[in-house]
Amino acid sequence: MTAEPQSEPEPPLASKVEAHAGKTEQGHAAHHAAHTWEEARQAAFDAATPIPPGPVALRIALGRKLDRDIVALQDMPHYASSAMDGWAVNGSGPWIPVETGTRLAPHQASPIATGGLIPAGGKAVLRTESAVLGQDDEGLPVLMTGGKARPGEPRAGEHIRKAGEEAPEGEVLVKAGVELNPAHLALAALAGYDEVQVQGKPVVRLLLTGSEVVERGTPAPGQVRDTFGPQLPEVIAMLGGIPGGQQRIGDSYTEWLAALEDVLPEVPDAPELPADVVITTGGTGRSGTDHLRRAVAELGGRLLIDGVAMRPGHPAVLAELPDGRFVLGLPGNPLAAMMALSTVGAPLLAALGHRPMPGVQEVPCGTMIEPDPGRTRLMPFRLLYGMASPAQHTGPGMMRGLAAADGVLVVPPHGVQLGEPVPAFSLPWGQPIPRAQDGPAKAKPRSNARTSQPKGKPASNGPVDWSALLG
Ligand SMILES: Nc1nc2c(c(=O)[nH]1)N[C@H]1C(S)=C(S)[C@@H](COP(=O)(O)OP(=O)(O)OC[C@H]3O[C@@H](n4cnc5c(N)ncnc54)[C@H](O)[C@@H]3O)O[C@H]1N2
Ligand code: MOO
Repeated sequence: MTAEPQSEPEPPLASKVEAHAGKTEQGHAAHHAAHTWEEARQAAFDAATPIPPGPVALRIALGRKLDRDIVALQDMPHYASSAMDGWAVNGSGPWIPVETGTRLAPHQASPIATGGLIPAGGKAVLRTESAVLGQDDEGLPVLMTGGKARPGEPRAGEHIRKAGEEAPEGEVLVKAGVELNPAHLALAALAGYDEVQVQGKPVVRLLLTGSEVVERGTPAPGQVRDTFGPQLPEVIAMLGGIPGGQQRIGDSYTEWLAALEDVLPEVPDAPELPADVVITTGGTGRSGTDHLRRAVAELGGRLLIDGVAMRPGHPAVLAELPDGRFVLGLPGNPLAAMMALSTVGAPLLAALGHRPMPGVQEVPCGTMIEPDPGRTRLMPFRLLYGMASPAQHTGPGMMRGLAAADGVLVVPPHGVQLGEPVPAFSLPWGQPIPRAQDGPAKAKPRSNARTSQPKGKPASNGPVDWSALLG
């Protein structure tokens, strides 16, 4: 853990990074230059090769793109069954009841339940409510139609679900290329599949570090409640990854090294799936307890990104280990970590998962933002009347601003003028940012200038009252 600096630390100026393998701050010459925000996104996207298709258990196939047709492995249903509780019968009544499962000769019947296998010789099913069990002249049991039976009931084949009526063997049920929904998975199960062949998707293992981090209760001074455990697995899933379990360690180098060496993901129904990405939290600083770079170097890994000229989140690290796993080092500060995840993690997971680079679009800025030479600022914002206003409570260690945000502004180093379009991205859990032309003013032509003006809305180019956004 690093101490919180008194004032905001100065990140290095933006310039191309030289990817340097095996160099750490501890004991090695420091050569460190940050990627710009745009370069970092592109570098993370370019670093990854899409994961090839493979078989996965149905339980983890939801939302995945099918790579091989799902076909009926046998007739569906694969045997003729009863659609009603009642009697399987052969020929016309009255019938002599025989035991379930025996071959039915003409004028014999046997009890059957809905879904039950039609016995050999069974030609129709007589519903319970259409059947009367009586006795013949000799006192032997005999089955007859009666009760609610319609005339002629049962017709030949009545209430029998024929084999193959949903699909004959070999018929294509779901075509390759389809994104699997829950009903597709049920259909695959119905067809007898345990696994389906789907496009690759990255398995992401979490390594949460910091001996001051506690998982329960109100933290004591010097302790901090873990903000990553409750959100990262879900956010990873939203970004197209498969959460592969999490491990917590303290601040010792040996713990770091062991955890990065031996990371066994825990994916339900897929114990053999290796991790494609390990996301670490904390330890990206350059103090004695910040071990990420040293552990990566000792494992023979290569730093692809070592700092991004942005705020917050500038110490973000992306590395590749010799076994092909990526290590994404998020700073310990909660908001900084989420901004680093959005900048580096989202493009990396998109590329590994066959998806395009996450989009950035423009939104008109509702305030003037001063220049901050050399670094991009990522500012959670709220939308009011189609304009973005930076949220409050967005210190690197805070979550309140992000929790209330509609998206994140990507403020360029030269700042933004009031009303100027500024790049922005939406949150993995949020609504897409409305496009400027989708705004109410353009989508709905005004019929009456007075009624279309919301109460308290400022005049078009006057000062804006953003008080509604506070908090
Ligand atoms: N001398 C300098 N100190 C710091 C610098 C710097 O440039 N020079 N950069 C600051 C910035 S910016 C960041 S971001 C952090 C990066 O810190 P680390 O990645 O090394 O993380 P830690 O030191 O372990 O923790 C930082 C902070 O985050 C809290 N934390 C850690 N894990 C969690 C968690 N699971 N839930 C909530 N909060 C967590 C931790 O307690 C610390 O307060 O370094 C600055 N320092
Ligand atoms: O501001 Mo640090 O970059 O807290 O991320």
